[in-house]
Amino acid sequence: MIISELRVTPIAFRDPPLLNADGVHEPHVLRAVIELVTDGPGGGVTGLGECTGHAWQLDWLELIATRIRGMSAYDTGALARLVSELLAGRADGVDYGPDANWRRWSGRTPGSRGPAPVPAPAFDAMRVYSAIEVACLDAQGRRAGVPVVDLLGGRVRDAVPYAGYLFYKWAGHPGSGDDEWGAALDPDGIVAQAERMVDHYGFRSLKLKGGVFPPDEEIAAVRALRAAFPGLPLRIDPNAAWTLTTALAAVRELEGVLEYLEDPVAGVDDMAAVAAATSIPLATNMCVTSLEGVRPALERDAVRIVLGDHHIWGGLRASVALGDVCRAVGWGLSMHSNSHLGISLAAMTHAAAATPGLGHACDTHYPWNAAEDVVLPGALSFQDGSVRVPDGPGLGVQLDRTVLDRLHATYLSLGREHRDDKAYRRSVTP
Ligand SMILES: O=C([O-])C(=O)C[C@H](O)[C@@H](O)C(=O)[O-]
Ligand SMILES: [Mg+2]
Repeated sequence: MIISELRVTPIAFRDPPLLNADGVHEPHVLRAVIELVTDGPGGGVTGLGECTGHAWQLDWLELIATRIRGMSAYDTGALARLVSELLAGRADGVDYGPDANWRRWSGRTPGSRGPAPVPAPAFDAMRVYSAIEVACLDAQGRRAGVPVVDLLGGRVRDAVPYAGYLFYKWAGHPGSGDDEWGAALDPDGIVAQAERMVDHYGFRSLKLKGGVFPPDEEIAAVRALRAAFPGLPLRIDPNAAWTLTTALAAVRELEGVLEYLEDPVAGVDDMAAVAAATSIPLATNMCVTSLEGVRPALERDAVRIVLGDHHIWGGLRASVALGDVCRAVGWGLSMHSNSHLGISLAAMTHAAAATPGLGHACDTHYPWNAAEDVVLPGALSFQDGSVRVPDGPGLGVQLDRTVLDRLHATYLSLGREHRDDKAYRRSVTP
């Protein structure tokens, strides 16, 4: 399986005005679809991947695309080394060429998107490598005729439980009328949203994205959820928007109500101070985001649960390995998500199905974005809040090229390069 091409297609798909501690989701999510084309005896196969469509990530992927031809799609170790060397700026004679990439995609003039990418830290390398690793594993699975979960050690579960991901939201994007979900700006609105999520998808856990309103209002929403769904595990995630004082007051109110509290405050020291003051387990996708972060958090007893995410932790194999790390240090494991489509949902599901220690329902933004999926319908569906591991070889999903082309055209029409929830919020409420 010799790699002949790495195709990166930036796309943009519709997103409702979901509020968070930064601001509000813009009308479109920027993302990218990766196609790893391979040659081999009897014909090649193409593996799929999906990642964020931030300009910096596209630039790096395009750079790697120029270096990856002729390598083996089985040799993910060599591909990982190539990515880290290129991102660390150690490769000689590299033409970073971001303007060239942007011109090709958009017809824009050079210099319109700022300076060339600077050498990136290991954290970025993990993100870039992850998209390639998923595509390699998809190609390997397609070639061998086995699902990706089998390449990750085999399944420990046939279906992966996901949590209903609740957001405060406006009724619609300004100037566009109300969307199908309507407004959720108070406890009643959040409960109504949860009812709809549970009715449609059967979720058996719920997570509220907090950090939007004064904490008392968000605690009232959690209490309203508790009353409306007495048997369902609940979480709230203010994305470290609370001060230590606020968080210490909040945990007194939330004691006995939550499955876990996600990132109430920023940094290991403040997380440790909150953890010491409550019996509510603290979870994080902000204070432990790589293996280097495990030791400091462990030494301070700052967290009890880590939310992995293959897009951030360096791929599917690294995600399964994170389960072993968590078991070794006595932490629980859950899964983080960001706005995504079906290629990512399939990848998340294969990884979760192969990870024994994953003891909490995974996050997913999929219900918010499923209407414009780039994969053909049929392979992915929710039953009782869980997604069955797709049966087909590889990730088990097929690209819908018509939708891909349409979403790529949308991307080009926007002229946007980054996600900026804060600027969008300020453009509406200065
Ligand atoms: O668990 C988390 O921190 C997230 O899901 C981060 C996301 O960016 C979320 O805040 C969002 O979509 O606004
Ligand atoms: Mg979080």
